[in-house]
Parts: sequence; structure tokens; C-alpha cells
Amino acid sequence: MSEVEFEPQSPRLFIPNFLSLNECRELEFIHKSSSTVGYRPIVFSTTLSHLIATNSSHFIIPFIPIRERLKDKLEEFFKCEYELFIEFTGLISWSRGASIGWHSDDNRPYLKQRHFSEVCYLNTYGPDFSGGLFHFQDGEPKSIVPKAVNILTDVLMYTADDHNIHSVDEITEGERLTLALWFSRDGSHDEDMKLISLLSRHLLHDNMADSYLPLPASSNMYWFSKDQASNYQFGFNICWARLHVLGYDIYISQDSSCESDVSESLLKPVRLVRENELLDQEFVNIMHALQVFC
Ligand SMILES: O=C(O)CCC(=O)C(=O)O
Ligand SMILES: [Fe+2]
Repeated sequence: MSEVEFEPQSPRLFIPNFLSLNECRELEFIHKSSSTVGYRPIVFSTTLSHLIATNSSHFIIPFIPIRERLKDKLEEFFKCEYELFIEFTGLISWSRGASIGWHSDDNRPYLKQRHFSEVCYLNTYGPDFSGGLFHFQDGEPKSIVPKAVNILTDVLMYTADDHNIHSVDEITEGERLTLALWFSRDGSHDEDMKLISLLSRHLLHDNMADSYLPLPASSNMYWFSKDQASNYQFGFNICWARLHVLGYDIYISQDSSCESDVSESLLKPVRLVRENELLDQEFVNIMHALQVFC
């Protein structure tokens, strides 16, 4: 395995205006209609394997050319053409209260395969959220102000080791959205191999190839509780919350209101209410409604 050749003083690259706003809006739509509760507190994520598991694998298509362009650029800059594998791709949004202190992205034994990181900023500091500035502990650029304006969006790429200790300030308002990718030189961590195996299992064995309607994962993947450890009862279903932000509510018939677990009932067919008007269309589940309205 060859070592990456880079100038120790520049183990990072910031590229303004890399993704088009259309690409960015498409990814935003996918996240808002399909995300689940994420890997850290107050963080929501959409992974490609989750898209397959929820019968939304067609949503992977917009990621493919974007991932390839990002990988090409990274390999060119770090002079390791054809050596890298994408290890992880995910849309990640941070809401008020989320932050991350100083760390490198390979800072756990199970993350040591991560050699490079890329973050694409899909929305903008100021209009979309407050807080959430990115900082490097040493070197230049010192701080990144996330931006997706003037038709194009910014991308940051850096080595995942301790040449790039970084942090993100707490989000104080709104929701900050990124596309995050990690890359490895170790082919056993190739995300594509895992996705192809999941896809073939899902499409062949579950026989879902002819349907594009989402099948939500278990309800706890959509159940957000601020203090998950101590009290699971206080929280909300994030799909319901997103519909609410869009101005819709779920119609709850007298029958379904008797169900003990509201979260479970949201996986069943739903109808929506808007300003006291019951809409005609029945959706197969709440994710289907979000995919229509987001
Ligand atoms: O979103 C960002 O700007 C960086 C996030 C980050 O540092 C991480 O997820 O490890
Ligand atoms: Fe990080």
C-alpha cells in the first residue's frame, strides 16, 4: 500500500463552487424525504444502504456521478489516482444543539481505514442556519463558512488523520446539511461492494424490483428523542415533523387513534390534512407522503 504524497503543510483542499445547485437540491429532497435518526445526538442521516433497505434504491442514482467527480478530484489533488475506494457516503444534517469538538476522522480503532474525508456543503450559513462553522486546529484555511449560493456549492477535502484536527461549532438555529464521504486505500472497505450485495439481495430475493414505493424501516429509526438515553417517551417522529414544517398534518381517524404506538401507525396508509382540509389522496405510508410533498 503506497503512502499518500502530499506536502505536510497542505493536507487539505477547499474548492468553492463545485456542485451545482440543482444537484444540491436533489440531494436535499432525498434527505428530507428519507432520512433517519443519525449516529450522533441531534443529527439525521441518509445512507445509501438505508435507501436500499427502504425500497428507495432509485434515489442512489443522483449520487453516482457526484461521488465519482468528488473521488476524481480528491485522487488528483492527493496524487493517488485509481488507489482509493469510497468507504462511506451519506447525507448528514445537524439541527440546533448539534456540534462536534476537536477530532480527526480516523479517531477510533474501527475508523482507521478512513484515509481521506470530503464534505460538500448543501446549504448556507446565515439564511439556512446559524452556528455550524468548521475550524481546523492548525494551518490554513483556519475556518470554513458553509455556503451553497450563486448556483454552486463548496467542497472541502482533507486527510482523515491528525494533520487535520477539526471541529464544528454548535448549530444555534436552523438545519445544516452536508454530503459527507470517506475514502480508504483498503479495498475491503469498498462501499460499492457492500451496496451491490445489498441491492442484489433486496431486488432478487425480496422481489421488490417493480415497486418504487418506500417501505419505511423500523419506527425507532424515525423516532427522535433529545435525551435518548434517559427517556425514550419524549420525542417525535421526524417524518411527521418534516410534514408539519411543510404545512401538513396527519389525519388520524378515530380507529387509529386507539393504537397504542403512534409511531407504528405512521408506517401504515396515511391521509393528510392542510389547513383543516382533508386531502383526497391516500399514501401507502408517511415516507411516501414525504416523497410527494418534500
Ligand atoms: O460537517 C462538517 O463540516 C464536518 C463534520 C465532521 O467533522 C465529521 O462528521 O466528522
Ligand atoms: Fe470530522
